[in-house]
Amino acid sequence: MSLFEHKEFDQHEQVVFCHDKETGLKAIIAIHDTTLGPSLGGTRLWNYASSSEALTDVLRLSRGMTYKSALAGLPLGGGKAVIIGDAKTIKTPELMRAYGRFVNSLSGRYITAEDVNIRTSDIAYVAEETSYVAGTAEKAGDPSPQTALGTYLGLKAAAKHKFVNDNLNGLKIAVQGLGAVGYDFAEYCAKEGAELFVTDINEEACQRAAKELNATVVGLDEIYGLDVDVYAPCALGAIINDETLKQIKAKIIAGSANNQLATPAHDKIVMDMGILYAPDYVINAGGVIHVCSEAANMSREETDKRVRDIYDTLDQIFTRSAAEKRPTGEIADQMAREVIAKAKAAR
Ligand SMILES: NC(=O)c1ccc[n+]([C@@H]2O[C@H](COP(=O)([O-])OP(=O)(O)OC[C@H]3O[C@@H](n4cnc5c(N)ncnc54)[C@H](O)[C@@H]3O)[C@@H](O)[C@H]2O)c1
Repeated sequence: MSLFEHKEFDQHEQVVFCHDKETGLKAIIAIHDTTLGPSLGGTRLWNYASSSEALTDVLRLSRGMTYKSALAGLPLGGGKAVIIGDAKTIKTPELMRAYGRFVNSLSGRYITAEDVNIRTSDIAYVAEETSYVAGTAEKAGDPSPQTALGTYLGLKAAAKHKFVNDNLNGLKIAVQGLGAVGYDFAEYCAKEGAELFVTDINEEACQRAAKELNATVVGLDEIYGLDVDVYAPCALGAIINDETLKQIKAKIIAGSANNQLATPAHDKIVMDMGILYAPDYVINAGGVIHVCSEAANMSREETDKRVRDIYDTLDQIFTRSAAEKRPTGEIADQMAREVIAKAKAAR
């Protein structure tokens, strides 16, 4: 397994392979870039088929965190960690504490938080061994409300570019996923007069949206092909793919889900179809901004401002994408690299 030649290596500053014999912990911590501040990113627990698969994932995700924090204007770099194993069997307090000791050994170059299969209760064991944790239940708490607000504001920026203005009144919006983020996002849109079409595997959430938000509930696979203005993916990743794009009629794709593009090539395919795509890591940055408020001691006012800035950042991305005729995701990545380069030059 090569590292420096790895296709996702992309100038990572540090990659740490962690092994603890007693607990069976196998983890990789990847620190992509600390130009803007200490690296921050969640820890994912996943049953990877091989350690190379885990390495590919952690490298890709940590670079993503560098770009996300840079465009969110945060004093943070990008990092991520993966623990390899089956969440049902390997997760013990001892394993999480052993992992916490590895995080601590990096002396703050990497700050961890929750991610897939790692809950605040698991992070509490990590926090027994290190102070380099964020997003704990006692401090910042649930980031979802800020993610929902940022996603709503991001959609308004997209509406400004694609339609007459940024008012959502009268727009038809298909919301996929009514969880912690999706429901609040749908509520913001409904309050502004949008007509909602919703789906979720959780029937109760659908019924609640029908009752409280006057939403029309549709089937799980029906959500893509609706004759709507906006498709808002707030559940699954890789949802912008060849199959869904055959069905999507919406002119805007703007939602909170992570890793929406099935492949990087779908960025351009979407643009060529005349659909305006709000890059996922820009529109859903409310969560990391919220977590940063804890890690970087940001005031409430500053945190709120950064979430509201998501509108302006997307506005710039859409303007530049139209002027340069380049996909929005590509523009976002470039803008993030420019933020870092500027900070490096100012050192
Ligand atoms: N919570 C945050 O602050 C945050 C921040 C950034 C990104 N995100 C991303 O936003 C998305 C939603 O996050 P969340 O915190 O609301 O998660 P959540 O688990 O609370 O909600 C996800 C919802 O999607 C539903 N769902 C699952 N499979 C579905 C399917 N096939 N079709 C329709 N609905 C389905 C679930 O039933 C659930 O209601 C995720 O992709 C997450 O990674 C969340």
